[in-house]
Amino acid sequence: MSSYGQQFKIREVSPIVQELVAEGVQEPPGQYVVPEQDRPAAAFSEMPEPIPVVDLSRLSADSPDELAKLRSALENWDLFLAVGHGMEPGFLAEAMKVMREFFKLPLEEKRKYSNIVDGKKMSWDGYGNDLVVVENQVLDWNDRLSLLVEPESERAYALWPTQPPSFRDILCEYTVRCRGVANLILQKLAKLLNLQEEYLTTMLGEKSLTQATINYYPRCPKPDHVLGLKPHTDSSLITVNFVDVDVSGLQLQKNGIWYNVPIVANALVVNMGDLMEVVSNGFFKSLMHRVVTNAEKERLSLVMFYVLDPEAEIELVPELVDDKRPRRYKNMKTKDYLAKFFDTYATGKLAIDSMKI
Ligand SMILES: O=C(O)CCC(=O)C(=O)O
Ligand SMILES: [Fe+2]
Repeated sequence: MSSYGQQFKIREVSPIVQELVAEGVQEPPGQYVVPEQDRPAAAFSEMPEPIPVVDLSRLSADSPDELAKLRSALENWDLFLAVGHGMEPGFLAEAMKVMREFFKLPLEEKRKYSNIVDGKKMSWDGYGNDLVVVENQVLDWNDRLSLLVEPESERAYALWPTQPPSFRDILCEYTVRCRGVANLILQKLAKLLNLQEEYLTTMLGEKSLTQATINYYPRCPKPDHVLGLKPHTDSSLITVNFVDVDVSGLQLQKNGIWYNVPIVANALVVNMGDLMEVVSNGFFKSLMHRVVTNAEKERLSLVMFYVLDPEAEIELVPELVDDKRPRRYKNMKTKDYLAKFFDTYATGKLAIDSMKI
């Protein structure tokens, strides 16, 4: 088995949340109920200042103001909103429509693409939901379809839906266009680190893994008792997320406070992941975030995780280590980190903590 198709042992297969909702549950089943102190209702606050919206077309033309905005966004929030990315609103709306149609298919159809292998293991790729790894795990109110899109040679097409018919084409097009966006962002991040512009794009080479995940959060009759996704950081260098225009849900944590990430129409939400924190020796921080649900509307997000080559070591940039700023993270192979991520996510712990020196 190639290291791209990693599989992980699971305890049990959790129910598809969309089915629970279709059956008309009024109370989320116990497995989904978050302990009182971690519930979302007590939490969210107004942002003390807006999150910078960075215009990528200006960034690409080397605007110093735009670069300063990017720097400030990452220093304060570990995330920014990106406009001027060149993907037309019509294209993005079409992509979301097609992705949403997949979730509207009958369960038997979607199950053809299940991420469960032999009832005991789960692969990153495929349709399913939260992975049950430990006893008494609190489950996410979320179903998802996750597919490796790069390297192209590693795609498991058997798990790519054939319905709706335009699914494949649109995901392929989104992959190419989003890769262009990611490369531009990585060039400018390298600049902020005083590295050559191509440093990070070279690091994210041909063998690097890109995972597309379409998250589907059904309505929840008791949104204050569950989480769409529990608090986590991403197992990526960077994550590029396109969210529903009219349903909020993504929240970020800063200094112990949860804030709603605002929605800006047709903007991409870009955040730093664990691998970027490690590679940059902590100059950039991996974003702590979670997703809340609501009683009225389902929500969809289309997320691209830019990960490194699974077989390669996660290489901390030597130029970012010196006497004043010693090395903060241990060496680890990307695939070992990913295996760790899988286990720790389920328990609400952070994989990156095990790499800190
Ligand atoms: O749904 C969202 O907006 C965020 C999704 C997310 O954090 C993830 O898939 O890791
Ligand atoms: Fe995430």
